[in-house]
Amino acid sequence: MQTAPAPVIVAIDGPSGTGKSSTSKAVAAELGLSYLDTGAQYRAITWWMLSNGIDVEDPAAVAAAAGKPMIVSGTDPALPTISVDGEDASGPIRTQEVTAAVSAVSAVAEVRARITGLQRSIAAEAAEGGPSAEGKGRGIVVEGRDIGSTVLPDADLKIFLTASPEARAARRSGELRGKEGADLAATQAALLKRDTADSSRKTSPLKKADDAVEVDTTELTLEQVVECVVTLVKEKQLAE
Ligand SMILES: Nc1ncnc2c1ncn2[C@@H]1O[C@H](COP(=O)(O)OP(=O)(O)OP(=O)(O)O)[C@@H](O)[C@H]1O
Ligand SMILES: Nc1ccn([C@H]2C[C@H](O)[C@@H](COP(=O)(O)O)O2)c(=O)n1
Repeated sequence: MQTAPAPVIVAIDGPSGTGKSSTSKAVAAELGLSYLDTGAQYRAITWWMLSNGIDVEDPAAVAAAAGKPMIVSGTDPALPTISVDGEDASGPIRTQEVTAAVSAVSAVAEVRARITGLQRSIAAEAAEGGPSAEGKGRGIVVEGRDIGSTVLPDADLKIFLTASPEARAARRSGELRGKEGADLAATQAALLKRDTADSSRKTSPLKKADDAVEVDTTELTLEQVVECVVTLVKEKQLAE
């Protein structure tokens, strides 16, 4: 009789626009795993700060408010959700205003401690088949900037996605076409600025874990990246 593979925890990190969300969702859907977008959680707390008149450039004010909003993430890769104090935040967290403020908010140690705790409990539930685990105990794909290096250092598989700034800007501009922020040069400058802020902060910066597998997606289609990651997960499961 065939036994079900042991739950697997996959960490996918990398700079903006390298394909973390698209890849993670597709891998989780194909393997029947849960999916967690940790960037959405940092965006959600940033949106709450902006909506509640907190000065996001004042780390002490952000730190004092970090424990207040209740953030809930739905982990079904077919329909990931994010709410703040019971309100659907999936639209507002993608505005330019939130994108411009999220690096400052996510650099505050109290914010990171709060969100990291949330991420660890969601990952543990997904691996144990707890009540909120849509992946029914098979495991989870968690994507972000510091998942392999800090949040889940014991993840079964760590992937670090990269791509050239030009490829990343072209992907983002294609997404934003006709909307505010669609200019290619401006898009590239904005994402490099965010990468610099995210990799240079003191607490838990954007970083490749020593034991992560680096995948340069510049010349790869999304389907090729997904196939590569799915193969790596299956190899891990077979080796267990
Ligand atoms: N290998 C690829 N080839 C071409 N386009 C891609 C590839 N991977 C992702 N994309 C596209 O690039 C855009 C950005 O992808 P995605 O949102 O998954 O990146 P991300 O790393 O999660 O970004 P961020 O960190 O800013 O949230 C999307 O429009 C997506 O469809
Ligand atoms: N693990 C994470 C995930 C995200 N962030 C911060 C830094 C990003 O600029 C921002 C938004 O993430 P995105 O939606 O672009 O993936 O959130 C982080 O610090 N740590």
